[in-house]
Amino acid sequence: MIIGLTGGIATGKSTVSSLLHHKGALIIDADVIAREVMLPGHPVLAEVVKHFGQAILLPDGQLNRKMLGEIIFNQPGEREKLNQITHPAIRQEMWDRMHFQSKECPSCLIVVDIPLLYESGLQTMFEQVLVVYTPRSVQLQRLMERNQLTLEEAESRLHAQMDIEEKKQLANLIIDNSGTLSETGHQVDQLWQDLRLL
Ligand SMILES: CC(C)(COP(=O)(O)OP(=O)(O)OC[C@H]1O[C@@H](n2cnc3c(N)ncnc32)[C@H](O)[C@@H]1O)[C@@H](O)C(=O)NCCC(=O)NCCS
Ligand SMILES: Nc1ncnc2c1ncn2[C@@H]1O[C@H](COP(=O)(O)OP(=O)(O)OP(=O)(O)O)[C@@H](O)[C@H]1O
Repeated sequence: MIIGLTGGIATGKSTVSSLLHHKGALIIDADVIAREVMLPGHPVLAEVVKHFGQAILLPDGQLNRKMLGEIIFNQPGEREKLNQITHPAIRQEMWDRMHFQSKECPSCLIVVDIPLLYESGLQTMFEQVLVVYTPRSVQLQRLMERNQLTLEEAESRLHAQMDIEEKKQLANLIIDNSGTLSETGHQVDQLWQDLRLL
């Protein structure tokens, strides 16, 4: 069985996928793939540099993620351009890994963590979509703390995505990660049992 996992920025997707991994699920993470295609030498990074200019690279040739983040989280047109360059390659790699993993282990639960699952219309690919939810206020607070952002910077990142309440409405399965990690852990235990029954 393959399920899609999503949520808003900093609502706890990695936290929940790590708990599911400990239960035995195989995880495919779109953010990890997105980092791989941005490594020096990858054709996707070359395309990004072609559009955003050499200034988007650090002196050692690595992508200046902070600079690119400041551009795309404040300029919707540039974000769209970056998505057009990066998303086809990320998606292809995701499908390849899903195909490979499901062949390797037909009885495994595969969880595909895709931050922009609904924004990209990928829900039709999955029988079940799990949304990791926190109210917007908790999301903002955790994002500001984790990334050392001002309220304004954090809000611009939230603004680049579908509202978390809307994602919650669309979900088949929900984990509410606004409480303690232990409370989230209990919900994951329950979810694991429910998925085994499915
Ligand atoms: C802009 C970049 C360099 C910023 O890097 P940074 O290290 O600060 O953030 P990181 O990659 O860890 O992403 C954190 C979160 O930001 C959000 N996010 C990232 N890219 C986007 C985007 N294009 N649109 C909306 N939200 C996004 C996601 O929720 C993601 O989980 C990086 O996010 C990137 O390369 N984005 C383009 C690829 C992409 O769309 N990735 C997300 C889904 S696969
Ligand atoms: N239940 C919780 N209680 C307190 N802090 C939490 C909880 N869950 C997650 N966090 C913290 O909130 C932050 C965001 O969590 P996490 O990185 O799992 O989110 P994410 O949705 O994967 O983020 P991103 O969209 O950037 O990939 C992290 O600093 C994490 O340690």
